[in-house]
Amino acid sequence: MALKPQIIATRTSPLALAQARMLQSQLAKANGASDPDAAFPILGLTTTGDRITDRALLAAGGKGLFTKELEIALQGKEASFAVHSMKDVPTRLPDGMEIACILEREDPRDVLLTETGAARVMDLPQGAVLGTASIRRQAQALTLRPDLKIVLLRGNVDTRLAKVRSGEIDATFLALAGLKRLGREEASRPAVELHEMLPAPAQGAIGIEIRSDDGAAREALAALDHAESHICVLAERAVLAALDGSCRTPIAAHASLRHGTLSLAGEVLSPDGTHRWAQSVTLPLEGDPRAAAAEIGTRLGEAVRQSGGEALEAALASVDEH
Ligand SMILES: NCc1[nH]cc(CCC(=O)O)c1CC(=O)O
Repeated sequence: MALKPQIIATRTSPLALAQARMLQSQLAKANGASDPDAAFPILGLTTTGDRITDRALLAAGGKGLFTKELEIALQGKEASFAVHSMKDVPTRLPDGMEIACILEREDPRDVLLTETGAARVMDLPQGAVLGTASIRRQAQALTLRPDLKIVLLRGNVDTRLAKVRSGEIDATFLALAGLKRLGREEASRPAVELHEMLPAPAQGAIGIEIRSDDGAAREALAALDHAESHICVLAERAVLAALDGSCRTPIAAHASLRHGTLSLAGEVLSPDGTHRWAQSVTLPLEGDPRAAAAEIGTRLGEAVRQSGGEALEAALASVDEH
């Protein structure tokens, strides 16, 4: 067991703090620490992404808005671990950093939250107002229902739900994983099926970033990595990387693993939902399963890209222009 406290850096949103607590208790258990707060203290940091509330600025601000401040704490040795929702982590990490561990993934699906109880996009009334800040969810919803009116909706879970309750909007999407980790009763609502709406790459997965040269941090995490979740996250993030996206691009991917065989689906959409390019594949993982999964993801992403031609490039570029 480590003698020196090893600090966990996290964002301070309720969800981020809940995830940091999860990591803290798993670390304490795996490393025989009787006092989790003493052995693995939590350092809460505000990130640029938490301060910016405008989607145009978020899109223009580039990648890593939710991760940079945590990485600075790692680089400055103020923390040993940075805990992230993997769907917010850019595909390229700063030099000297790595994702050393992926915890067992939660359900990756989205949930549609409404006052009427409608749980599927198809069940929303004609012309319903859907609040979301996610261009992926906007594009996917418009693909299914071009009549929907999309409004920008940001803020934490309570703010969003209050707007549904007051009738300001008819519906919003949230990741089921977040609702579950916050212990919200809305987590018991039926999730949107994967074949109706593919999640963001790595949705539902928590990853731990460390300095590559920090052997003590790596050791403390060793027992926490969930092999299957890690493999799936690598495949989905390889799709994202091949399409050069961030979490603010309308790109979706989902992988599952059964008996050494990877099933992977990926898609890109135009923000207005008028175009959608999708591919899926099922292949056995040969050799090193992580490398094989990443390779399959890269090839699938490239195949999607090739199938879309200029219209797809325009869809990818449009997100950064507005
Ligand atoms: N971009 C915000 C974000 N990042 C991770 C989650 C949910 C938890 C997860 O995917 O692990 C959310 C909120 C949401 O999309 O509802």
